Amino acid sequence: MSHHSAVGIIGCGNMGAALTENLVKSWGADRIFVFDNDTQKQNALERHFRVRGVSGLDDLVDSCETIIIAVKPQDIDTVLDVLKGRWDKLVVSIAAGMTLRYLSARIGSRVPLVRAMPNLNAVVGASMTAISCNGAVAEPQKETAARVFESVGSVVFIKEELMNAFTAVAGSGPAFIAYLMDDMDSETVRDIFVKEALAFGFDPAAAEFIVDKTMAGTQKILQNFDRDIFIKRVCSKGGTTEAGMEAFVTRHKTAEGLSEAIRAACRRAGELAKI
Ligand SMILES: NC(=O)C1=CN([C@@H]2O[C@H](COP(=O)(O)OP(=O)(O)OC[C@H]3O[C@@H](n4cnc5c(N)ncnc54)[C@H](OP(=O)(O)O)[C@@H]3O)[C@@H](O)[C@H]2O)C=CC1
Ligand SMILES: O=C(O)[C@@H]1CCC=N1
Repeated sequence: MSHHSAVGIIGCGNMGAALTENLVKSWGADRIFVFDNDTQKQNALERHFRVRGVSGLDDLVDSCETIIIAVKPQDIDTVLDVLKGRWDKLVVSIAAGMTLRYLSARIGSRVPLVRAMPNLNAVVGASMTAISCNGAVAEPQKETAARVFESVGSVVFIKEELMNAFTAVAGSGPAFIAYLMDDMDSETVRDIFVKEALAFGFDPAAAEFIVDKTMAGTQKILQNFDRDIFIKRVCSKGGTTEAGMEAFVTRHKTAEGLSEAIRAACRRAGELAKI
């Protein structure tokens, strides 16, 4: 029997599946519950990783102490409705752009709420994840959130105002790194990412840590993963990475193109907050 509390993952798409695939190793399959509207995606995770499937959102919420929302920002409201007033739970949203303020307003400010941004390198235990919490999150719950994401890689706590920037650099960043891998040397790529992270307001130590972990994780996953499929999976439909990748269409694989990709991804995160 695992000593971990039960974690429920809502949404078994690119990121929900990536989290499940590696979290299962340290957390224990019997403590992970999954739900997706698309039963095929949910069933695939149940089959491959022996995690527990449930038949609806209410079932998942009742079965778990910690609930990770891994649906697209555009789909989040239905999920938030089920979590309204559930101050007995720890709610973790990984949706790009969705602010603690918005989420708290929908589910109630007393509900312990974490905004987190992992990346797809979680599949190989090499995610770089940032975490921000609302005022209702108690110290042990912060530790739980950190342990969940430490199970799939590295974790930093950041101020929420840096979350959209983090999303561009570390959430979408793996797609940009993969896209440029064969055409730009990695020192140049690193320098541009660090420069943009500093411009967003990260201090130098944090900027370098986040960029180095993101680059190392992407290099690790690409050893055994098709590059184009990987890029596609980082690109959530209508999300920050898609917006960033568009920059390369006009600016091509240049330093200027990468800077603009990172900035466009950050801008898109800001737009998603208003959907
Ligand atoms: N992809 C990535 O690298 C990263 C993504 N994220 C964030 O993770 C979230 C998910 O992104 P991603 O995995 O790419 O998206 P996907 O579309 O691949 O996965 C989301 C899944 O959630 C399902 N879904 C939609 N509504 C519900 C609902 N009410 N209940 C249960 N399941 C539902 C979707 O089904 P259907 O397709 O039928 O709508 C889909 O299977 C986004 O908010 C994104 O910002 C964060 C970090 C990195
Ligand atoms: O493209 C997106 O919107 C998500 C968030 C970060 C990576 N993928």
